[in-house]
Amino acid sequence: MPSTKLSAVTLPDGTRTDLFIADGVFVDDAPSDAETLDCDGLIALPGLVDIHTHLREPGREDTETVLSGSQAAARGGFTAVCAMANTTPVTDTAERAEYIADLGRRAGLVDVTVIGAISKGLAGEQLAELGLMHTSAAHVTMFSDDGHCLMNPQLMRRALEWIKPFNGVLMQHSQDSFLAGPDACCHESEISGRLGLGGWPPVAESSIIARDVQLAEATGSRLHVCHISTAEGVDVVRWAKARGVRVTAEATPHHLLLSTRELEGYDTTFKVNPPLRTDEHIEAVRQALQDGTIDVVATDHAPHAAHDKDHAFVDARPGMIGLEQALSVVIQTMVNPGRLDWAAVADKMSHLPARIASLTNQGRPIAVGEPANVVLIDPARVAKVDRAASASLSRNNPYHGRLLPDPVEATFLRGAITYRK
Ligand SMILES: NC(=O)N[C@@H](CC(=O)O)C(=O)O
Ligand SMILES: [Zn+2]
Ligand SMILES: [Zn+2]
Repeated sequence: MPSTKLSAVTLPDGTRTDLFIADGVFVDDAPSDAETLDCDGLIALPGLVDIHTHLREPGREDTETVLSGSQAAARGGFTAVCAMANTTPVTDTAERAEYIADLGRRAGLVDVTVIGAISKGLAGEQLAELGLMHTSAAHVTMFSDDGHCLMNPQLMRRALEWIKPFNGVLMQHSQDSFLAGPDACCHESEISGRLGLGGWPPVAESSIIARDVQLAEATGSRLHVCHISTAEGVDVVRWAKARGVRVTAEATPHHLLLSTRELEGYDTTFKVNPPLRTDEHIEAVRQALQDGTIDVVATDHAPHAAHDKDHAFVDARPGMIGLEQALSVVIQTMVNPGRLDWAAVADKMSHLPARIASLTNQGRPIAVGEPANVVLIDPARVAKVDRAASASLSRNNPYHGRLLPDPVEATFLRGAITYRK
């Protein structure tokens, strides 16, 4: 195991210090054989944790594998990702969950936590093996039918009751499938009319969140709202938190930066669920992330093959990749304008996501005795994003050609370098 000295590095609270890593943890003195990295001007953040990642293995290894997704994650500064259940086959049994956990361990670049499906086959009819997935070697605590909204309120209620004894969490894709049906692909507004695209109204999100926070309150169980995108949705979460409901919410990088205007050219790279919204909604999401109503940033990294995007807008697959530029976008939209400091970034991209995912060895403070999961960043560097330079197997990168912060210098998982610029 290599020993490392990170000299003159800046911690999230602004203090400058030397950090020493040996045997995968932070120690209080340099081993004599330590490799020294000059970290003058660099900030050390705790390894980032993504609670919403689509890795596509098994089933669509042409678009991403656990290994390629792990490589993209390490390049983005992540030391842990949570793999969504909408693979082929769906992750709805203990065996399938263990299989993906195993692939993650073999890749060895980030800790891969498995999210189990709530319903069998994501069909929304019968509960998946929630208890067996939890007691399996994969230790599943997070469950989601993401890609689909779990519409049946009775099934939602039963699932909340099932997972409560082990402090599990249901992650809902909040999209009423009647209010925003199969043709909904553009924020419902003047622009959806002008472009002739099916409207996806904010109430399709907020009405499901309202129902679900009431079910979470009634059961005393935990709800997590995926990729919140509307001012109305944020208002409901704020109300629920004030009542003491056990609800958390995530914002994606793309909903923090990109707007409905991107759809003007009908480029299907920008088709995503929920859709890109208008400036008022973007501001509501930024404000909510700043004030804690939205707890965390999660990427919703959703790789797709070119031939699944190369269709009329309404027929193209929704989703965009995001692991490699997540921190870039947070710096651009939240840190540079003075809305979040580095300690808050560490909270929203490491400490709190780890807590939501019940990870005990991730999202820890940078301190002696703690696992050396850390990302070194240069907050001032910028670069033009090139989708061809990605470690992901897919090229549906919505930031291609944009000048963005390019912060990640190196990522360490338990003291081992998983990415170095
Ligand atoms: N966000 C998306 O538009 N797509 C996701 C599914 C999802 O997150 O709902 C995908 O799996 O491609
Ligand atoms: Zn979703
Ligand atoms: Zn998703």
